[in-house]
Amino acid sequence: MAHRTVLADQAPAPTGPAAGSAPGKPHMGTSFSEFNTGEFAVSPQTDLGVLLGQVATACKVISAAVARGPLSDAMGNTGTDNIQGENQQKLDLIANELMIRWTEWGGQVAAMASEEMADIYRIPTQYRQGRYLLVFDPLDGSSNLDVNVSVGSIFSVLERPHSEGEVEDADFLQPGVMQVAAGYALYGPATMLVVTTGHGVNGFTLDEETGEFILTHPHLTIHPDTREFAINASNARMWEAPVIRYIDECLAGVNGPRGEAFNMRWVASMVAEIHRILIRGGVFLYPKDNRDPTRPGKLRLMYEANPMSFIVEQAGGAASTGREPIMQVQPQALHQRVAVIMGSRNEVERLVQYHLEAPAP
Ligand SMILES: O=P(O)(O)OC[C@H]1O[C@](O)(COP(=O)(O)O)[C@@H](O)[C@@H]1O
Ligand SMILES: [Mg+2]
Ligand SMILES: [Mg+2]
Repeated sequence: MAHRTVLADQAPAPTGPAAGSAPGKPHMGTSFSEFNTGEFAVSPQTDLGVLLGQVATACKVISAAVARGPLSDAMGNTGTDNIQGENQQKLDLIANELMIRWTEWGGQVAAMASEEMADIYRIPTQYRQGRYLLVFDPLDGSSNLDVNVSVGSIFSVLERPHSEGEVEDADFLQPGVMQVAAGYALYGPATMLVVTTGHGVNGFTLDEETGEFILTHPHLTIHPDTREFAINASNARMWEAPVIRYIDECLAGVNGPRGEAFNMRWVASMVAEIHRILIRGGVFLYPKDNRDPTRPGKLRLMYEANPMSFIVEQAGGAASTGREPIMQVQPQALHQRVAVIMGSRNEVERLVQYHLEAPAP
């Protein structure tokens, strides 16, 4: 299938539950619990509503732990590495524990996978085994914790492919189009929760007084055009030709082939970058580079790229590896990495076109 075709027809054509349909428009001020119950009142997925409510609670507790960080003994790293060989911050592990504790007992989940756990976590037998698999990045952007810059949590929900027997790693290896829900929490000046279940994207702000997430950003959509890109330019010497061409053209500004000035942002927290893009447009890149030819990118497919792609596409944007839609990638391993280009549709299409035009690497 020609990649270009998928991106060109404005209606991304995932084949799984991520296709979605559109119930009534939620209104400002609705609490997440009310929205959630309303969204799932009639659908057979009431369990999903309950699970998303538990994930929302876990994010509230993680938000409090992050905010209390310097006041508690939770700052700094543990001295241990995760399966990616990255230093684990204390709060990475605290957030991982909190996400498990607040979602394992409700009977909606059968197993979980996380950036901070090498293996899958099967729900202890004293709890009811649910129909969903929860995949998450407990703390995204954790290199920013010590410097008090926004961080977040990212989550993705899949259906368990079979109800009998033990859950295996392979049960998680479903392409992004099979997600039934995805979202992130952003722990910034305000704590926010942004969620999709295939019916568009809605943003909620935590009201610290009531402890409720309140709908403040209904039906988020990404402008198809933008003049703002986000990439870690310190990796420029290692980028592939299509990305070098694209960024050079942006940097050339009004006298360059684009004839327009571009702005750049890099927070080093994917959650903060994607949130900015949902609010004011933009394109986010963590592309493949030749630092390690065996490594297709830095970010992880299952708990960073897929959930963010679901959100971006549901908001009218696009998400690609440069060579194929991210949500069509067939996962081979829980912690596999992938090249990421996502955001305003017309810029992502341009980058895909540059990949098509470039001589094979
Ligand atoms: O430090 P770099 O190379 O700029 O990478 C920043 C990227 O790495 C991440 O921090 C990786 O996420 P984790 O913090 O969850 O490991 C992304 O949030 C961010 O986009
Ligand atoms: Mg991350
Ligand atoms: Mg993380």
